[in-house]
Amino acid sequence: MAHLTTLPAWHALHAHFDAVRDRQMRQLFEEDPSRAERYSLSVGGLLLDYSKNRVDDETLRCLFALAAEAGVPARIAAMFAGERINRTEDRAALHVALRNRANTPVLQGGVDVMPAVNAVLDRMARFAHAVRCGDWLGYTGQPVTDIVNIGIGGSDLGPQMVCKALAPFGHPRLRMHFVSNVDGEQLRQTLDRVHPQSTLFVVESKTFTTQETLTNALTAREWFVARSGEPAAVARHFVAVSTNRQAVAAFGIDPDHMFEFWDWVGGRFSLWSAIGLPIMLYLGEAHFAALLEGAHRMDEHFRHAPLDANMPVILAMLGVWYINCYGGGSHVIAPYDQLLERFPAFIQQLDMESNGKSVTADGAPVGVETAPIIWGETGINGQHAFFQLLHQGTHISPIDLIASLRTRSGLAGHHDILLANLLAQAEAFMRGKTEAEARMELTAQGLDEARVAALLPHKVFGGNRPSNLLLLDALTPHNLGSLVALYEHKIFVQGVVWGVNSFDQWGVELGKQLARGILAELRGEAPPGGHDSSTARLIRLIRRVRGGSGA
Ligand SMILES: O=P(O)(O)OC[C@H]1O[C@](O)(CO)[C@@H](O)[C@@H]1O
Repeated sequence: MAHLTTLPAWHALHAHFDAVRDRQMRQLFEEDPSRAERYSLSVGGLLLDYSKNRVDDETLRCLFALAAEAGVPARIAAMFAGERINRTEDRAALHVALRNRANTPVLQGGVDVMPAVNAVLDRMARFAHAVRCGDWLGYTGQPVTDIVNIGIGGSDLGPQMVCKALAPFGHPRLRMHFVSNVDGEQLRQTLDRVHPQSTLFVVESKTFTTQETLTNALTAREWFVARSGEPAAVARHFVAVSTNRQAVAAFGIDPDHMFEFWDWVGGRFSLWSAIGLPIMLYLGEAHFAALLEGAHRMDEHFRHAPLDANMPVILAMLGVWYINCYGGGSHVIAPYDQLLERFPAFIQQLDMESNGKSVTADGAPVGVETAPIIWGETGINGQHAFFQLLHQGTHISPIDLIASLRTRSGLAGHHDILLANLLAQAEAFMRGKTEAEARMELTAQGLDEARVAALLPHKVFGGNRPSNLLLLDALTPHNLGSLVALYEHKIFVQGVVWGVNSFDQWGVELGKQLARGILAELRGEAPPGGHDSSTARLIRLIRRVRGGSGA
């Protein structure tokens, strides 16, 4: 594939950018009364309004031409066809097969994966049903009341985000807990809240080699055996989700109590697989199926819609516009929905672990900016914390404002306030406040001219700050499935444009490798060596304070 910067569409885009970079969105809205209608799109229960971006028809034409020249349609087809597009790991990226509700064959090495996908879904459903209806009993004959998920990264963030988002659909007897941090504080606090006789531990790890997860799982098992006095009961209280059957058996969980998935499912794309077991336990089979169906709805749209009417492609190319033309290296995720509290953290891993790369899939320097820094918080809390920077700071940071049109809280008055704030922020980001408008306001307050002049620079809002509005009919399993798939595909498209492999994550390895050596040194099992003077000094300090015991 030709390097991005050699493509004619790349040059056309930058030539266009030079001509329009200072265009004001206010003016674009004034010039075109149909702008909001033309720059909006619905897929199932999701509406995207992208009219408050610094783009016009020509910008979009240039962006879609770039997507076409970068080979986006062919790469979409390759992903759905199960080609080994994750080249550095020599694997397919087939999370779309996990929610292929049409059940059409998806081939891997000549074998259709769908029978295996469906078989695992069936096993998950049988197990979830037994736990939910109280047939699955603990060692004293009690039904499960607490489920503790032990996993990290993709084996934590997806299930946790979905369980929190869809809590109104959760089983009333089940309390969900998520332990990811190897800091013993999180596990200790969780174990303090649960009882061994009615707790089910779900140990989730694609590789089953992740130090944090295995450490937490071992400690949980020790706690369980010490409290219950029933080592044999581990089988009824611990299940595993992994691709690594041998490691699960070596850990001491019966492979009969393991739910499997496959190396062609990336960790951050895995909530649709058996990694979604906590979701199915909490929400039940039908809601889990609706989640998959919502994702499948977005998959079908992504696969078949033309580039210029394709929601993930539109979001991706708007991102490329800001990152590669305006140099905006940050992107905010702001859900106006308490239930989506963990959504920014989930998208952070999805995006930054996928596209935080500086070489192309061929190993050549990528030469352009890639993944933005993803950050965020529930929108309404963000307003009272960091929105100051978004409105008047020196960075340009596009923001996705996400909300549901209907609430389940039963407090409609609260929801009105939430939505009013959402719309107000989007309008404020776009319009800003001119000097003339600010002057008029200050004068109307009866301030003298000296005070007006002193305050004026602080009261002006430059505006012209981009936002996307994503509105869900309601936060249902189906719509959440569509929303997550939307971001997965957006990120994939950006990866294709930049020429990076969105499905590997070699950048996490160096720290893990060094930590193994340092751990042995901290515990006094190996002499400190080969470090820079700062690291060596700190190892000595920690050993001195803790007596070199690791205690
Ligand atoms: O599911 P596993 O194998 O324990 O990995 C957990 C997470 O760790 C990572 O490999 C990063 O270290 C993520 O990609 C992954 O989601």
